[in-house]
Amino acid sequence: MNLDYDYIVIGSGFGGSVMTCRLVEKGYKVCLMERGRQWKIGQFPRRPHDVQQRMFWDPEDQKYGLMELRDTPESDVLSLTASGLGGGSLIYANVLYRMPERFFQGWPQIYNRKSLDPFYDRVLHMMEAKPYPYETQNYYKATPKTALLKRLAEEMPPPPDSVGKPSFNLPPLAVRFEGSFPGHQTHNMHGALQSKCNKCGDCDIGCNINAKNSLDLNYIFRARHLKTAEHPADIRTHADVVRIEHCGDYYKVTYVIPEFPQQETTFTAKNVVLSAGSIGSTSLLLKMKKQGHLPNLNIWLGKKWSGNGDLLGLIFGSRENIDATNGPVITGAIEYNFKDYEDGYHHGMYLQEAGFPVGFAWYLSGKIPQLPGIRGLGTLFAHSIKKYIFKILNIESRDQINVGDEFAQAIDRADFTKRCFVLLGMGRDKPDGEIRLRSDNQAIIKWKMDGSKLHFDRLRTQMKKIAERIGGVFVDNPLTHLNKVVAVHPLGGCPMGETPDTGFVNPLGEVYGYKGLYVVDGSILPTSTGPNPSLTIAAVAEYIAEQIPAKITHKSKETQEA
Ligand SMILES: Cc1cc2nc3c(=O)[nH]c(=O)nc-3n(C[C@H](O)[C@H](O)[C@H](O)COP(=O)(O)OP(=O)(O)OC[C@H]3O[C@@H](n4cnc5c(N)ncnc54)[C@H](O)[C@@H]3O)c2cc1C
Repeated sequence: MNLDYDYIVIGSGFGGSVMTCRLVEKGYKVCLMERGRQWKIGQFPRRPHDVQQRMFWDPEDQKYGLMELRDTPESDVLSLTASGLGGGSLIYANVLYRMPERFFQGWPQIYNRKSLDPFYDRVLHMMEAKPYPYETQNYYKATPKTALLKRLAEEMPPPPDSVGKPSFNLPPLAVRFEGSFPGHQTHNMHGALQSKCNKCGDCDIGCNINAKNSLDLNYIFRARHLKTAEHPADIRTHADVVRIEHCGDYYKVTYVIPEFPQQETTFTAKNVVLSAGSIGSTSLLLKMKKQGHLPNLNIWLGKKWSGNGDLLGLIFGSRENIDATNGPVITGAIEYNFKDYEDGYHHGMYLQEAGFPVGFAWYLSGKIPQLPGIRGLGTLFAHSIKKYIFKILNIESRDQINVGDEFAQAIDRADFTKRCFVLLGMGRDKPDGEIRLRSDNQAIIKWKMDGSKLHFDRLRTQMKKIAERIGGVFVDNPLTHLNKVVAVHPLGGCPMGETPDTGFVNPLGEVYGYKGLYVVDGSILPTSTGPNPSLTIAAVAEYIAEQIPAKITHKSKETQEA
C-alpha cells in the first residue's frame, strides 16, 4: 500500500520540532501537523481589541490564539500551554537548563547526565542559546532585577536544611543578543531573520521582533528549507489532530481545521510521533483508547504527572527598584540543593526572577491607581476648568503655558509595578499526579499537595525571607492552599519505563503494544526535571532521533554508488 508519509509528527513544541528536523535530515518523508497558526514577525497581538480576539486558544468560543489556559472545577491544576508553530517556545521564558545528574533517579538506565550531555550541547547549538550578557554588554548590564537576584544569592544566608551555599547563575537563554544596537537585524545560523533583544519583556506573549530563538526559527526552519533533503518537511498548521487509528502495520491520522471542525482530512503513515505536550498527547491517547481506536494502550497512560513544582510568588512594595519590565522575562537563577525527601527522593529547587511586558505594567497601573496619580489627574482637571473660566470671563492669567509637568504628574508613578518582584519557583515535586478524561472528554488533572509539601514549604519559606530582606510584602498564590497549582511546566502522562510493567512508552519513546507509534515530548519524562524542562525534552528527542536509522533514499543510494 502506498502511504502518504514515513512519519507524521503531531505538535511542534520541543519534542515535535526536533523530531521533524532530524527525521527530514535522515531522508524520511515527514508531515508535521500543528493545531495552531504560524506567527510571523510583528503578528503577535498587542492592541487591547487584538489581545481579546487573538491571544487565547479556546476554539469552543472561536478563539484561535497562542495561549491555552485550562481550568475545570474537577482539576487540581490550572495549566498554561501554547498553541502555534513552535509550541511552548513561542511563549516560554527562553531558559534552557540542564538537569543535574542526581535528578535522573527513576529514569530508564540509558538516561543520565553523561549520556544526555552531547544532546544538550546539540540543542544549545541549534537554538544558539547563550547566557544573558549582563556582565559583558553595557546595554544589558542595566537590568535591575538581574542585579538584585545576584546580590540576594550572595548576601543571604543559606536556608538551614540546604546542602552547601545556593549558587547564582546565568543559564543559557534562547535569545538573540548579537548585533550592534537593540533591534539590529541579522540572520541566524539557519538563515532566519532575527533582531537583537531590546529588553521589552514581551517574551511570554510572543516576541514581535524575532529576538526569541523560538523553534520555528531554528529546528522547523531547517526542516523546511534543508536543501540536501530528499523531502523537506510538509508543515501543516491549523491542523488539529482528532484521531489516530491503528491499521495493522500503518496508522491513519485525521485532523480538522479548528475553525471548521466538521471538515476532516486524513493521511496515512508507517510511523506516528505524538508530540502534543504532556496534556495534549495524553488526552488525545486517552480519547483514542476510550473510542476503541487504540484499545491496547497500557495502564500507565495518564500516570506520573508532575507540574515540576511550579510556584509563582509576588513581592509587592519592596524598597528596591526592580523594574520588572526591563530585560528578558528571566535572566538568572538561584539554585538550591536540599536534604532529600524522607523516602530518598532527591530534592532541589530553583528561584528565578521574572519580568512582565511593559504593556502589562501600564494595564496594572491603570487598574490599581495610586494617590499621586489621582492627585495629578485632579490638578490637571482643576487647571483646565480654571483656564476655561478665566477665558470666558476674559481675565488675564499668570498661569504658566507649559503643562508638561502637570501632565507627567497625572501619570501614575506606578511604584506598584516598579517595586514588584516576581519570583518563579520550581523544583523536584513528586510525579504522583494523573491526567484523566471527564465524561465529555475534557482532560482533568488529579494531583495532591501532600507528597510534595516539603518542596512547596521550602519554596514559600525562601520567598518570604527574600520579601523580608527587600522590605516587601510576600503574596502567595492562594490557590495552592486549596490544593490547586498553576502549572506552566506540565510533565508526564505517558511515562517512559524499561518494560510495559513500569511505563507507557519504552526508553526510545515507542508506545508499548503499538509498533511505529511514538510519543516524544514532555509527557514521557518520568519525573520532574527540577530546573526548567524544555532543554531536557529537546535533548531526549535528539537522543531518540539519533537511534532511528537513516532511510535509504534514491539520493543516498546514488551518493553511495558514486
Ligand atoms: C509562560 C511560560 C514560560 C515558560 N518558560 C520556560 C522556560 O523558560 N524554560 C523552559 O524550559 N520551559 C519553560 N516553559 C515550559 C515549556 O514551554 C514547556 O515545558 C515545553 O514547551 C513543553 O514542550 P513539549 O514538546 O512537551 O510541548 P509543547 O511545547 O507544549 O508543544 C505541544 C504542541 O502541540 C500542539 N498540539 C496540541 N494538541 C494538538 C493536536 N491535537 N493536534 C496538533 N497539534 C497539537 C500545541 O499547539 C503545541 O504547539 C514555560 C511555559 C510557559 C507557559
